[in-house]
Amino acid sequence: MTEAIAVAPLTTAPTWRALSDHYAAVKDATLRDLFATDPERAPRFTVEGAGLVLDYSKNRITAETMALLFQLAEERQLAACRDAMFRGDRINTTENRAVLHSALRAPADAVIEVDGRNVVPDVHDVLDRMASFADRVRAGNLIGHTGQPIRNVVNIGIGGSHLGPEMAYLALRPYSARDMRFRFVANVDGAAFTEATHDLDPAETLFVVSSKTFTTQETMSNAHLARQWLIERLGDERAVAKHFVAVSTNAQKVAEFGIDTANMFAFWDWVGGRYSLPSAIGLSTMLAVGPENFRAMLAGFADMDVHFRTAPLQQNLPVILGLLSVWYADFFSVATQAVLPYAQNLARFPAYLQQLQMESCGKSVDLERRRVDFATSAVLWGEPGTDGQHSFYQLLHQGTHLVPADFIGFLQPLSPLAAPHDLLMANLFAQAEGLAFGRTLAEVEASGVSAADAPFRVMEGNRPSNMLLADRLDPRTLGALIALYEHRVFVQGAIWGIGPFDQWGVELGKVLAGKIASELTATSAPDLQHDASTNALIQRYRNARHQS
Ligand SMILES: O=P(O)(O)OC[C@H]1O[C@](O)(CO)[C@@H](O)[C@@H]1O
Repeated sequence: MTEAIAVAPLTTAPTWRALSDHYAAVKDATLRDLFATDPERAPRFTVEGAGLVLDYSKNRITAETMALLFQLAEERQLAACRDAMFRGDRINTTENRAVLHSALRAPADAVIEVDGRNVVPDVHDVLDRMASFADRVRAGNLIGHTGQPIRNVVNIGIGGSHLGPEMAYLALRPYSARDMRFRFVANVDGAAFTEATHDLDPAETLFVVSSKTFTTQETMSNAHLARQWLIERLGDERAVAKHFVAVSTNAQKVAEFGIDTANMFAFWDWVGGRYSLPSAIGLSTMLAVGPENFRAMLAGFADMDVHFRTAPLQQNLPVILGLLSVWYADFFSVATQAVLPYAQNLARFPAYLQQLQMESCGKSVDLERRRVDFATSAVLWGEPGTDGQHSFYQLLHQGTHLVPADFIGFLQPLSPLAAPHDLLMANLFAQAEGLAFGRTLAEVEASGVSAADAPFRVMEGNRPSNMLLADRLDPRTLGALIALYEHRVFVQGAIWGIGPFDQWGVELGKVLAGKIASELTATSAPDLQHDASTNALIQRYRNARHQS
């Protein structure tokens, strides 16, 4: 099946109109009042699944809001769209592909077919190969060109071939081989490669070149730098065979680069780049945390897949979070959404989610090729707490923008230094409370602040947030958390009727950069045909380049 499920333009949907009317009626309701008039509000708006607890009671919603949003989900055939994805239908219609990241974490006895072929055995074959390779490396049994064991791993990739591996490695660092070093190179800026390798011994270093296409400019540039770095230092081209492995869908390009395809870990075109962490793209993560922990992470992904497939809409975490994102983007016109993990190890989680959310839902044409007349993805951003409290939270509390936030916390500390955990969690709960309920003028004055100073200290409150809690940041929980956000993206895409699995918007920049690169380096003055600004910038760079 290659067709997306056709749905009417979103803004003509009957429930959309009902939601517009409802928004007008509830937009000025305050969380103070909503909590005061409903003692059951917190349990009413708390759900659990796949080891995660979601308290969404501090949102600008009523029971009727949620009923309407669930009705909208029915009207947009969310369940049918979801089932089509899990079944392997070619729901990525703009690239004519199935969307089966869920197959990457399916149990070995599952049957998921693409074009009549069960892909699950292929998935498990690659996983098993990854595991035996990881065991070998971690045990010090992968020997480099000069006879020394490999102790450093450098992942070279960008976008989905970088953000997931780096984020997951940092998240699970306490589970990693502490006697090895793991580095991640993405930016085409040579500084990224230099900083990642300046203190590494090439004789002990393995490069994992991760690229779905094996054509991405940045990754190919960095892979060539790595090759040169290694050969210069070890003095022998043959060293490449022992110090490079590839992760890709493109065996031909891997071979052309000079990596033996016996040293390649495959994945498939039905895995989108930003959904590829649970595929072989996660090899560097597996090398760090070991096969058992990696499989535990996959089990967490699978837990959330099952929850998303089977929980009723009203109890379904990704559905609720996705619908709330739609509610804020389209009715409150919010432009940005924050993700604020109270866990230092999740420092790169917001960056990971940025690609997941914005490359997926940053679209303005629906699957019926209509320009949409409503807002799609908000800009997603964030930093770990408590760091962010001392930079941008000021704006969250008192700025003019409404920024719905996802708070993420863990009941148990990950660090052996458990003492500060109470303080960390106190800050987490305090921020959500402060944003929701603020401080009125009367309360400020009652605290002894003068009438002249009081207005500066008023917090309007009514700033919405979700609270996600889990027991502990372990591999399984991380998998569930990532899958939660993957499926939240899917829900938004289904409601908006857009295709969340392509990224054509990234292409123009690549094409233009290719043209400009040749103009920057041309030996004779090129005939610049850009706009006046771009021509002048190119000329300025050429002048500087030729002077140096
Ligand atoms: O894995 P590849 O093919 O090198 O692509 C890297 C990234 O580039 C993009 O295609 C566009 O930025 C992403 O979707 C992808 O994750």
